[in-house]
Amino acid sequence: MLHVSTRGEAPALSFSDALLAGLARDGGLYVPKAWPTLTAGEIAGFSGRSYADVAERIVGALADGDVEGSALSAMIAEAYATFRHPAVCPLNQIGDNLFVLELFHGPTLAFKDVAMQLLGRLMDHVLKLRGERATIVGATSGDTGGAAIDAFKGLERVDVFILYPQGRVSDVQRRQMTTVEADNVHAVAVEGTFDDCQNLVKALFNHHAFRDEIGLSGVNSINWARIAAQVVYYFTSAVSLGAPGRKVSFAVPTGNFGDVLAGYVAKRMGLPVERLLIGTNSNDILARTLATGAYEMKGVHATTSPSMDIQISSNFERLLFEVHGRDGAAVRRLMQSLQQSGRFEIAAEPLSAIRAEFDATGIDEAATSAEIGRTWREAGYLLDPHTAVGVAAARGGLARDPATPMIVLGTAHPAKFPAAVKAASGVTPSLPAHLGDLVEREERFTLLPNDQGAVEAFVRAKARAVRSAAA
Ligand SMILES: Cc1ncc(COP(=O)(O)O)c(C=O)c1O
Ligand SMILES: N[C@@H](CCOP(=O)(O)O)C(=O)O
Repeated sequence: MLHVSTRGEAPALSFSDALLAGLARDGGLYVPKAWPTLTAGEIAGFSGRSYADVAERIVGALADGDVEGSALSAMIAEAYATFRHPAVCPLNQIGDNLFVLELFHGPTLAFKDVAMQLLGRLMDHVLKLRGERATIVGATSGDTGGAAIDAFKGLERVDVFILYPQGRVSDVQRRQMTTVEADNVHAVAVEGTFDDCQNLVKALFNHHAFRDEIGLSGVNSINWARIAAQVVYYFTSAVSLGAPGRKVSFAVPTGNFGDVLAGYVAKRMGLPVERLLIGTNSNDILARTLATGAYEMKGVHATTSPSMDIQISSNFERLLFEVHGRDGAAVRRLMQSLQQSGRFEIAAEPLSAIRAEFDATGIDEAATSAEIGRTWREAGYLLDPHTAVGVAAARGGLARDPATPMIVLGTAHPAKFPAAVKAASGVTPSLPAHLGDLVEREERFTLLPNDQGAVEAFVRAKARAVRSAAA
């Protein structure tokens, strides 16, 4: 199956080509030309199957034969063997019809591991088959960077550069990026916000000469394969609560809109989902957009859920493409307006199509902290601040529809954010044993200005150094 760009002006690509391309050459994001669908019988058949089995079916349907079946099975088995829980992504009940889907049992304690452990293996596999190398440049507000570094460290065919906003990630998140000893990994602190880092990455992709020279690839959720891998846990969790015979709703702490978009994709593939709830922190651009129809940037605030301190919510573009009837020209107009004036307006029809599937709630800092305290007192369950945003949004959804089970995506382990968790609950969460000595490990990083030329010069120099050392 081919993949098309949301801006309609880039060549259509296979799954493997889209995997290596990252961002489309017209600045858009790749999506499959058509959504594969599963029958209710097939979905029911997932009951009692392992996470890896379901992943084989879902990722297999999305890759549509482009990755050889036995190789895909082996990569999936290896990727999910790195998780510390036998269920990979277990469900935990914390209230009446209220569940947390724990996505943080992977190596770096964040939901990013679920996709990234597979992405690393997929990219390595495709590059080996083609005899090619790639240079990955990614942006992180805290979790993507650590997960990517863990998944790609030591791979011979890939150099990885992760841009993070200096001083705006938690200590644990920073150390997970800066203490890994591998020559192909480079942690880069940027003097700016996450949006600046993400803009730099997109600018590098849009500089075609540079992109081709270094074989640029991406690991952010602009890369379609990231979303494809995240669709799986919507199926496993819904089926464990009775789908397809029973509908469920999902509440998703949201920043770059990748995780909640994966829920939308699951629904398009046939999973009976009632509502998708977007929970934002005080960087509430998506909640304002759903309320007013105007996507309007107002400046980013630092919060206790730093991974969601985002204003340019990249994957929203994929949803805009769908609700505009897959009209690339319409998406281009909206994105041009965003670039020129920091805002765009969604017309009545596409807006009502969005509202037909999604609700959105902004949860401020006080409510986030109150939710951590409440869930600890009432359920004896410790939430990280991002998941707490999701739980607080979920309670609103349950008040409107108490009969439908609500699954909150638990996106990070509380020990990644000990200060906020302790302040809210009085409990200091501890890191799992494999990260017990994280604070003693030596840090290595490079500080760069928020400047495309400086980043390109650094990447060019380091990527070449690694290549010539490997040659
Ligand atoms: C812990 C955590 N929760 C939620 C999010 C938001 O996810 P998304 O950017 O896919 O909306 C992120 C960052 O992506 C995160 O790291
Ligand atoms: N919250 C993310 C930001 C990047 O999002 P991505 O899903 O597009 O990689 C992070 O923690 O880095």
